[in-house]
This record gives sequence, structure tokens and C-alpha cells, in this order.
Amino acid sequence: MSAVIEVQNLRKKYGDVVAVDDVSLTVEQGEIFGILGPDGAGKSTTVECIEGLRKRDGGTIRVLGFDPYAERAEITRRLDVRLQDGTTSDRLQVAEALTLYSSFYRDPADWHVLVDSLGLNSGATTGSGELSCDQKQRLSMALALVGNPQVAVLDEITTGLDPHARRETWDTIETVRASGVTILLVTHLMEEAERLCDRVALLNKGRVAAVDTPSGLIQRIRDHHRITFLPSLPLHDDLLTRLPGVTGVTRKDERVTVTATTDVLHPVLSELAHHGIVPEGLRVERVPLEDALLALTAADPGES
Ligand SMILES: Nc1ncnc2c1ncn2[C@@H]1O[C@H](COP(=O)(O)OP(=O)(O)OP(=O)(O)O)[C@@H](O)[C@H]1O
Repeated sequence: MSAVIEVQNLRKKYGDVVAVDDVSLTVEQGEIFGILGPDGAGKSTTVECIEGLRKRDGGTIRVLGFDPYAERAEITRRLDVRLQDGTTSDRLQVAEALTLYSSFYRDPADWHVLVDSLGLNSGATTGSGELSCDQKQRLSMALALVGNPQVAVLDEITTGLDPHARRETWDTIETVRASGVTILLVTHLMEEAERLCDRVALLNKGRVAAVDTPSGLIQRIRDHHRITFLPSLPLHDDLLTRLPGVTGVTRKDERVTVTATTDVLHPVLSELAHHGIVPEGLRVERVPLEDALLALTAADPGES
């Protein structure tokens, strides 16, 4: 794999506000790379600098070997054109909008094929303003892809979609990646990051708190093993807290949750059996990505 996006020590200020303090990350060819983080972490500023839309104050950025700000023309030909709400006249029909966008490029994709693969056929003669929310997202995607980009930057693309339309958009994003496009995805949705991203960068206060696969981030949490059950008999916590690896036993509505640094399923089950306790409704749970991110952002940026 080769690096498509390389960011080194990126810094960007707005007046006195340091939006991005020191961000370094590398996105490899063909990856779906997520950028996650709390509000104001610097996600949008980072991707806008990567797209060449904002001038950075420090650091270096290379996208496909080009400086996105200084060599904007080179980047525009290789990066998708992002469609913000209202950029296309609502009166343009889908087919008209795609024909117009195709004319911006020397070597555009065949938009008829895009319309087919994105399931926009039924709406080709519909005015953009009359499309449903998910059809608008499909059009947005088609307009972004008509220039045959090598890299697509998707910033909160599924925000505001209902769950069904969101899942369809995820399928589309996977189809786009399968065609060889490298994708940089900014999202607030943990489910989206887990479903789509090969790796994610967790930003916090303008810095990178961690870069890893979604499951790698979860494994960074010390207590990432969890078992829950309803004990058939009263249970003393110390039966379980004394087992190696167990870090805590909590209860909610009689249901017991055991947290541990390692897989403690077998020792917990044998301890319960030894005391004649049946663990009803036993579940082995994964720590949600959201909990992992909260724990990682609670640590000082750069320390995790
Ligand atoms: N145009 C601007 N002028 C002044 N400050 C800005 C501007 N854009 C962003 N900021 C500030 O820079 C910081 C980072 O903002 P940015 O939008 O990059 O973060 P974000 O992680 O994308 O946040 P969100 O998830 O809320 O969109 C925030 O403190 C924000 O208030």
C-alpha cells in the first residue's frame, strides 16, 4: 500500500483560536479512513486543509504527492467536488446536474453508469429540489464521483438521514471504495465508523489522541472485556473480584456486570458453578466504540 494523504504537524488558527494544533496522519491507498472526535476537535478544519480549501499555518500536507493548497488545480482534478446543500439549483433535473458537472472535467465518468449503480434511475428527470433526502445524498455522491476522483472526502454525509437511508448510503460508500477510491470520512456516528472504517484518527483539542482500527481503539481500554448475567442466587462481589483480571463488578436491576482486562469467561463460570449459581441471560459484551473514545479523549491528547 502507498500513502495517498500524508499530513505532518498540521497547524491552523482562526485569529486567536487554535483549531488544529499538531495533527499528523497518513491515509493509505484504498482505505476508508475515519476522522472522529468531539465537537470542536478540529475535524472539519483538518479535512478542509487536506482539500486545499484552507491555508494552513504550519506543517506539511501531501495529497497524491501534491500540496493541496499550493497546487489546488492538480488536487481538484483528483479529489471529489463536494456538494454542499444549495450548490446545485433545485430546478436542475438530476440528468441536467450530472451533465453540467461532467462538463467540468477533462475525463469524466459516464454518469449513466453512476446513476445506475447508485440507484438514481427513477429520479433522472426529477428536479433536484424534489428528491427525497436519501435520493439527494445519492445525487450528491454521483456529482462527487462524476470526475473520477482518486480520493473522496465525505464530511458528515449521513447526518440527517433516517436509519434506512443511512444504511443504503453506507452500501454506496463501500461500492465506491471497491472501485478503488480512497475515502476520508468525517463522522459523529460510532456505528458508521465501526461499519465502514479500516482505521480512524481520534482528534481531541486539535491533536491526534489515537490512530487505530475501531477494534484496536476498543482494545486500548483497560477494561474492555465485559460479561453480564442475572445470578440465580444472591452473589457476593468478592467471589468474582478476586479472580485475576477482573477489575470490577457492578449491578443494575439485579443484573451483574463483570469488567476485566482479559477474557475471564471460564473462571467466572466455574466460580459461579462452584457456588451453585446459574448465570441466567449470560452475555459477553464488547465495550462500545463510543465508550472507548470517551476514555481516550479524557486522557491528555497525545498521551494515549
Ligand atoms: N471559521 C472559523 N472561525 C473561527 N473559529 C472557527 C472557525 N471554524 C472553526 N472554528 C473553531 O475551530 C475549532 C475547531 O473547529 P472544527 O469545525 O474544525 O471542529 P470539528 O471537530 O469539525 O467540530 P464539529 O464536530 O462541531 O463540526 C472550534 O473551536 C471552532 O469553534
